[in-house]
Amino acid sequence: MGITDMQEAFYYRECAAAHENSPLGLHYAMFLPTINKQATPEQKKKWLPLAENYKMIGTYAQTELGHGTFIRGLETTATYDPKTKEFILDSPTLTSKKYWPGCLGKTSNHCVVMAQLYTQGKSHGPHMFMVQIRSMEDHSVLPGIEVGVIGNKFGYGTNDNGFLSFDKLRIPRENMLMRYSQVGRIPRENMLMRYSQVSRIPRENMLMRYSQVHEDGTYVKPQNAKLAYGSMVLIRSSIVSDAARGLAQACVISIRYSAVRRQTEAYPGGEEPQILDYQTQQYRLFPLLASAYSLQLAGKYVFNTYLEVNDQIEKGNLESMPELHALSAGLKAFSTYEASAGIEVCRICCGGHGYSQASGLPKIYVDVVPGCTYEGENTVMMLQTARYLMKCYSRAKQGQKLPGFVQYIGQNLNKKSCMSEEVALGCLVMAYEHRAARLVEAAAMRMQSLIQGGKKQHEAWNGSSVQLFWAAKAHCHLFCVKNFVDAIQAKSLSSKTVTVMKSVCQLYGVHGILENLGEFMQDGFFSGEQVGYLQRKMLALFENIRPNAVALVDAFDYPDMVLGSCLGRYDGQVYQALYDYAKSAPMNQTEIHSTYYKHLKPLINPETTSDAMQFAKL
Ligand SMILES: CCCCCCCC/C=C\CCCCCCCCCCCCCC(=O)SCCNC(=O)CCNC(=O)[C@H](O)C(C)(C)COP(=O)(O)OP(=O)(O)OC[C@H]1O[C@@H](n2cnc3c(N)ncnc32)[C@H](O)[C@@H]1OP(=O)(O)O
Ligand SMILES: Cc1cc2nc3c(=O)[nH]c(=O)nc-3n(C[C@H](O)[C@H](O)[C@H](O)COP(=O)(O)OP(=O)(O)OC[C@H]3O[C@@H](n4cnc5c(N)ncnc54)[C@H](O)[C@@H]3O)c2cc1C
Repeated sequence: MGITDMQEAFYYRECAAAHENSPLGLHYAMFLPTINKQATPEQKKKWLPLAENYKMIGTYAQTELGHGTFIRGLETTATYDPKTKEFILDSPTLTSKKYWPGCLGKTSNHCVVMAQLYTQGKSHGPHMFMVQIRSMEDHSVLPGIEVGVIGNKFGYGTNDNGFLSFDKLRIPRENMLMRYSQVGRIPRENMLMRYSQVSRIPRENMLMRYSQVHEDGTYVKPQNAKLAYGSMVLIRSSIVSDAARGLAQACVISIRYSAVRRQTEAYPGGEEPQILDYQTQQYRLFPLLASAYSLQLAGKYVFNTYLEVNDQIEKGNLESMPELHALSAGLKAFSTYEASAGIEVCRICCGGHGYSQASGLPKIYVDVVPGCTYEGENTVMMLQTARYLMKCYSRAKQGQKLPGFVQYIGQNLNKKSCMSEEVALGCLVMAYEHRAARLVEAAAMRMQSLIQGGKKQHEAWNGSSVQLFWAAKAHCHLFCVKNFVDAIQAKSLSSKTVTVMKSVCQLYGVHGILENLGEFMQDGFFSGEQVGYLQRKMLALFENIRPNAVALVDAFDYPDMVLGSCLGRYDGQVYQALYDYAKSAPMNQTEIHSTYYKHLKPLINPETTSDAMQFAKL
């Protein structure tokens, strides 16, 4: 293929088999990046050529039957044996069996395994280990390993999500992924002195800034234990664009179809209008179109932020790690929630044909919706963002300067909205900043009052977690609105394109307020009159966007082969395509289906059943 950029490669493969989660998806999305980001140079030199040339095919095996969210609660163990310089991997309980990893059941011959590291009788928490699970000669399962598929799922039929357990499997010490971030630059002379006193690890390892389990079992911990979570942050940062892609494609299908479909005479004897002319159809679809554009911009921002921060981390600067975690966790949750709900609305807007696989919509839905669960269950991810926002709130109250996208926290909440009939973009951003700042403060106040009332920290946290969730969601929503507005304002407003996009951006902001009105009006920030401005503006924007709606979805430029939809075809020949699809159905290849003779004929013509039964036995 010759494509070196992994995101580009991912989307190129997607074109070949759109929304058919590849049986090698985890090899690309997590196994290769984990080796790239978590292995030492020596380990990369050994494993990358094999993995990049499909000799090693792998997955990311972290989740277990009993734990997915709580990584520190994982039960798989890796115990170091200094006598043999090996780790002993074990699945001590039923609930410790790895369960869910993609490409695991039948495809992979290796996996990176997250296991609790034990050395010298002490636990050091979750660490990653390279484990071969099948022979590279004949793909047979290796001794000490049980592996298989988990069975049918809601979707993802093309991916052999599997289970995996270990029975005191021994792996070499060198199979622990020992590159986190810097353990700190130990001067060469100290390293030589330090390591030669402690162990005889190969010299080439001594110049590494890595956490190590030395040959005698001494553990050198990394600068930050969460660096082991780096592959998840990478995929979370990538999922935002993936969710945006799914929503955008659903918008292409449903809006193109709504321009072709005519239904119900507008007045007695009149012609049937395009269903896209129904205001209720516009009310359901146009805000989703705006959301698709907004999430695409947010996806670009968060992935670029990942690349920048990851570069800093690899240079030893972990300063922006908490911010990246909060941003990627929150936006991953926000985008997959929005996209999943939006794709379902697009399907419903296509009536009966939307329920057919011929529409392409069910396949998009079952490909996007697990994103609400994998790579961090969405509610848990939102609460991680909330955890960061609470820290920002207390820093703001101490007068500390906050980083860019949280500077709104701690602002004066006594002001009122500047909203006028014009509905300026700046007033929209101010409204979202006020809402998020107010919800962050409300959650913090709730926590404080519970603690002052005698609750322990963890009790106060759980007792405030609904408000913490609201605050995190409002924070992510603000981010998407402001990021969209910044993109519009960065362009000159002279060109027609940007003027049209300004309407789309305005609709995204206005609709978001009207759909969450309570949170914007609770403290009187908006007057009733100003809400009226917003309602009228939304309806006006529908009319404004209608003439460009099809052009706005064409602009996503998804070819028919990627959409895989009879409804969203560029040429609009929906009905012929649906009929051809039906005719091609396997069951239509014979006039009478074979099951007639066995199941129906005995009911309809019992007298002639005998010869029918003969036939059925053929
Ligand atoms: C160079 C570029 C290469 C590009 C390569 C791209 C490849 C792919 C390209 C494109 C892809 C496109 C789209 C992809 C489509 C999707 C395909 C994927 C298919 C399916 C994959 C699914 C795989 C999985 O599901 S893997 C398993 C995922 N599991 C999880 O996510 C578990 C979630 N749980 C957790 O993360 C943690 O348990 C937790 C965070 C919930 C809690 O952790 P904890 O208990 O240890 O922490 P605390 O809550 O106590 O907090 C402590 C402290 O740590 C901070 N923290 C936590 N996590 C992180 C982190 N990740 N990073 C930084 N900091 C972190 C937390 O903030 C706290 O800090 P304090 O300061 O507050 O104490
Ligand atoms: C399609 C698919 C592919 C996957 N691929 C992989 C893979 O390749 N590798 C891999 O390792 N894993 C994979 N997973 C597993 C996935 O990462 C986990 O399912 C996910 O991390 C959620 O964990 P869980 O299933 O244990 O859910 P749980 O954590 O049990 O969540 C259940 C409920 O409990 C709530 N909850 C849990 N903890 C908290 C908390 N602290 N506070 C508030 N509420 C909480 C959640 O919000 C949720 O509503 C995949 C899953 C799916 C669906």
